[in-house]
Amino acid sequence: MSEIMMIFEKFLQHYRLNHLDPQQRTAASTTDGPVLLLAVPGSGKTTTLIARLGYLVLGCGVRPEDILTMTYTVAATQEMRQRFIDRFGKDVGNRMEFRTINSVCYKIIALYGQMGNWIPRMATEGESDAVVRDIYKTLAQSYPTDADIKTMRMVISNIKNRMMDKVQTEAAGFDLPFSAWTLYNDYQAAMNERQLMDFDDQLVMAYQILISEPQILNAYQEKYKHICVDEAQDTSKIQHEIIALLAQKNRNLFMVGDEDQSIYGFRAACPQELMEFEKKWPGAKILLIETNYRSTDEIVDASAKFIRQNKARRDKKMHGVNGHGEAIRAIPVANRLEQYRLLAGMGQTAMETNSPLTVLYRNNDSALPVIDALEKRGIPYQAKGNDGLFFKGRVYLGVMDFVRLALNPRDKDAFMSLYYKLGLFVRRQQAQAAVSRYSKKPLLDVLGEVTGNDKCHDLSRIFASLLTMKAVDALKTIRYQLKFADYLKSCKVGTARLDTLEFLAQEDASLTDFVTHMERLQKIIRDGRKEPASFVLSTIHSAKGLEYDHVILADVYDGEFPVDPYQTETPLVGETDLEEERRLFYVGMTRARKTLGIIRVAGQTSDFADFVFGTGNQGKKNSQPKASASSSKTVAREKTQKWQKEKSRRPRDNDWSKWDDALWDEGHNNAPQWPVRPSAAQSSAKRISSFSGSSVHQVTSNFDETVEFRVGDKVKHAVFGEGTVVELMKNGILRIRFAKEEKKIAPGYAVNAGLMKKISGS
Ligand SMILES: Nc1ncnc2c1ncn2[C@@H]1O[C@H](COP(=O)(O)OP(=O)(O)OP(=O)(O)O)[C@@H](O)[C@H]1O
Repeated sequence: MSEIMMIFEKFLQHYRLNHLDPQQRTAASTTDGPVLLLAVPGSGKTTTLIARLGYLVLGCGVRPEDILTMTYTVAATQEMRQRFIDRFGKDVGNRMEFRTINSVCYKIIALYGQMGNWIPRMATEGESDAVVRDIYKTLAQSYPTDADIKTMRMVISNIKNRMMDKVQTEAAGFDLPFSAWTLYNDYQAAMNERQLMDFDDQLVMAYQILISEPQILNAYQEKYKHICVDEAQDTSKIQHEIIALLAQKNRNLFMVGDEDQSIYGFRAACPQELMEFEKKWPGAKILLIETNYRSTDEIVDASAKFIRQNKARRDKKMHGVNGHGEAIRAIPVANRLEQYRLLAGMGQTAMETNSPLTVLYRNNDSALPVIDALEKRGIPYQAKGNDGLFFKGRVYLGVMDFVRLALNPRDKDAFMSLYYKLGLFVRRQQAQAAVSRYSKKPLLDVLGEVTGNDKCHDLSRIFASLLTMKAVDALKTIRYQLKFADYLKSCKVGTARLDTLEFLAQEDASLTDFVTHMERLQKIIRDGRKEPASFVLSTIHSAKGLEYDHVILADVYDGEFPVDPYQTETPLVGETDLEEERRLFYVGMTRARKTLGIIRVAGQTSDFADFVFGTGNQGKKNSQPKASASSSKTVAREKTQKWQKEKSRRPRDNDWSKWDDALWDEGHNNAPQWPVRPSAAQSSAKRISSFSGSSVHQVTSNFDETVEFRVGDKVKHAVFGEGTVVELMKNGILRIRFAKEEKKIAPGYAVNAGLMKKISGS
């Protein structure tokens, strides 16, 4: 055994880490150079990462202050620090930096600010929302729902995080009623005007500082001799670029992740970086930890087989240590709504027997009917991650417009939101004329008088009849007779939420009861039920990193999971493809320790469930008859192919060659810009060069003098001597040829720090 390995073994013994398996040991003892550690679910990646951090300090003598560990959320950084302290003590733990990448960016920006540069203020969520709301009103000529605002914010965030330019943004095919590039530009202009930046601008600004201010980059490269990144599969393109800049000098970069568990494509996660790690970091080591300490062999084997269908991944041999358990169960139900009844019943049993059960699903909508039933029966439960968007989307708000007009036939707002959805072919001026005419009659009747269209009176009578019906019948009338379903179809919005609403309305005697019921449910969702309970309802996203003894996967059928992006109202942004859907299902499966059940809805095809039951260990116990399973599989495949064909308009996770190489090759030129100070007159602060991409780069000096740089200008630099400007790069950087070498110089910093001056030129 080498001396180094003897030290490592002693370290393990001393800190009670003897249980580390051989792959974990290799990872924990690989301390130098670029390393990518791929960790299957339940493989003890946090244990390994913490062991390695401890070994760096206590075995290799690295100063704790020289190590930066980044992870995804503030909660995760706190948990990691605590686990480090629990094992290695406070003295060392409190000297280590555990940060989110945004907090690292904040530090970089703060240093830049301390050097006398102007920095925009962080916008509140409300301020950013207000900016996109105004843009939507201008571009779409209508009012956005909260779901629209969320979608627009996600699109803008994607553009920045993926470092997309105009061509890439337009090719991405974001689902918006107007150009995503226009939205992005208008947003940045409005934020500039208000001197604000958002969370993603923090990344953009830090990135720009690192590439344009060599002193700052150097300071952080000197400071952080070792960089560790957890949950690397969730890191975005721009975050990877920032990490690469910080780690460039020492090359001691340790990234831990699993491309198979990358489920944040909609937030611009970039798992392809893990696939191309060696390309970016020549000589890098790729290590694996493949033992799953969490689940039974049945769950480990079935999930490993399932994820092997994906192409954009590295092969891993995940294996378990817990031995055999129960077979994965197919739970048959007659229809989707029957499923919710069954789940509520399971919640009751979980309470009565005090036995834990967790239900996981793709979309928050799945939980609503179950929560509703549990609340009615007073059964305790814990709900995680419900964003309440159901109540903010077009389907719910649209139905409520119908209900409002039925309850008050003279409700102007409801009428103006509805008149064009009723198939009456009336113009806005006519609707407005009806609203302004003095009359006590229902607005639809007035519209009939204004337009001479008798259909208006017929509709008015149908609206009046809604009040005499049970709520569920009224909702069906809105859907079919008042043709709301047709309207939604024409807008390419799915109608599944109408089914959910009808299910929720079943026990409501009237529309008035229904309204009160929905308000109560909305409040319950908003407040959340977070106290621990045996019965847990959670989206798979919210269950990431967690584990449960008994798990049921709900709403697993084609169109819902994998989602059909053209049949859902859920905002879908960016990379949502079948491989990402499979990863999400895989994350769901691997949350289970002891048992896993998958609900099979009769009459619905499910490629995912078919795969698990048809070719997994439990193939013979498939709940579907063979013939129907294979025919439904064909349908599912056709559906998926159709979907994939349509989706090919968007960038896909495994379609990386298209734009990432170009981005990397073009380097920094495509980088988005952070808000620049609107005008020098508004502040006496210094600023770095203007990033206009024009034939001149301007710099405002400490003394508020404007210095202009053009190609051909001669400069004198304190370190590099005399040189000639040979290129004005888009991001404000000058490429200058000095006697010995060419350099990229940020003129703002160089001029203001007294390092460089212009000696001749126009
Ligand atoms: N070598 C090992 N031998 C036995 N149990 C282990 C080993 N490594 C990890 N475990 C156990 O596996 C479980 C998960 O470990 P840990 O908390 O470190 O992983 P994680 O990072 O939270 O999870 P994941 O691997 O899913 O990302 C823990 O209960 C831990 O004790």
